Amino acid sequence: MSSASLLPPADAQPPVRHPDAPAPGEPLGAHYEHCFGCGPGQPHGLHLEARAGDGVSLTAEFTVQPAHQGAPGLAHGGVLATALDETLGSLNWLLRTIAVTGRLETDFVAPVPVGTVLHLEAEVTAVAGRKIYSRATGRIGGPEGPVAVRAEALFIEVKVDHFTEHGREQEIRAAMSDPDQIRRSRAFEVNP
Ligand SMILES: CCCCCCCCCCCCCCCC(=O)SCCNC(=O)CCNC(=O)[C@H](O)C(C)(C)COP(=O)(O)OP(=O)(O)OC[C@H]1O[C@@H](n2cnc3c(N)ncnc32)[C@H](O)[C@@H]1OP(=O)(O)O
Repeated sequence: MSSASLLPPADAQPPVRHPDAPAPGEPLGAHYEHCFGCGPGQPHGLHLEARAGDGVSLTAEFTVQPAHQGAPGLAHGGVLATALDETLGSLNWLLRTIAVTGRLETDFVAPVPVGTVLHLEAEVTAVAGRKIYSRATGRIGGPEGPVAVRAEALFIEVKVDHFTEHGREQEIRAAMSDPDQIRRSRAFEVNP
């Protein structure tokens, strides 16, 4: 059961898919090359690949690697929470909103062995001002397999200043001089 702060308030609205959001089935790509969740430039990262779904929903896959172990042969719970966080965060592409995780509540339902493909699906359930409510599940053994993990989250919309003010200067400078990063950031309607 989720905590009270993850229940949308009475004046919350259904989410609205942005007209320029990627079409259902289209890959979303990485939002930042060095992101631990989705970046291709992170050797031990999750390399999570998400595709747009209908409405404000998506699917994603993540293959558990030996570098992601907690117990022998089993995925670390924090890594599984990262996969859920990344999947939920990717939903904001479909809203064209920049947002960060404020709260993430995770249920670990079944152990996930190394080598497993975690099939994730996520949707935004409601939006109230800057607050975006969402939920996700991760299944094993196939997209219709048993649920191994699930999460509910609250993301908070932020301005690009959130990153430029708080991020370490060398990475911010590199990101701002990388045309690919600028292109990806524009997908969020960010003008760094
Ligand atoms: C060159 C650069 C390119 C950049 C290109 C960017 C690309 C896009 C990258 C995206 C990346 C995603 C990656 C994966 C997702 C992460 O992992 S994001 C990283 C993890 N998250 C963080 O680091 C966030 C850290 N926290 C914070 O910075 C601040 O607490 C926050 C979340 C921005 C909120 O602070 P704030 O803006 O001052 O907002 P605040 O007024 O406190 O709260 C607003 C509302 O939210 C509620 N709220 C806030 N926090 C919570 C909470 N924890 N629980 C419950 N309610 C809460 C408040 O109660 C308030 O509610 P109302 O009063 O409006 O009803």
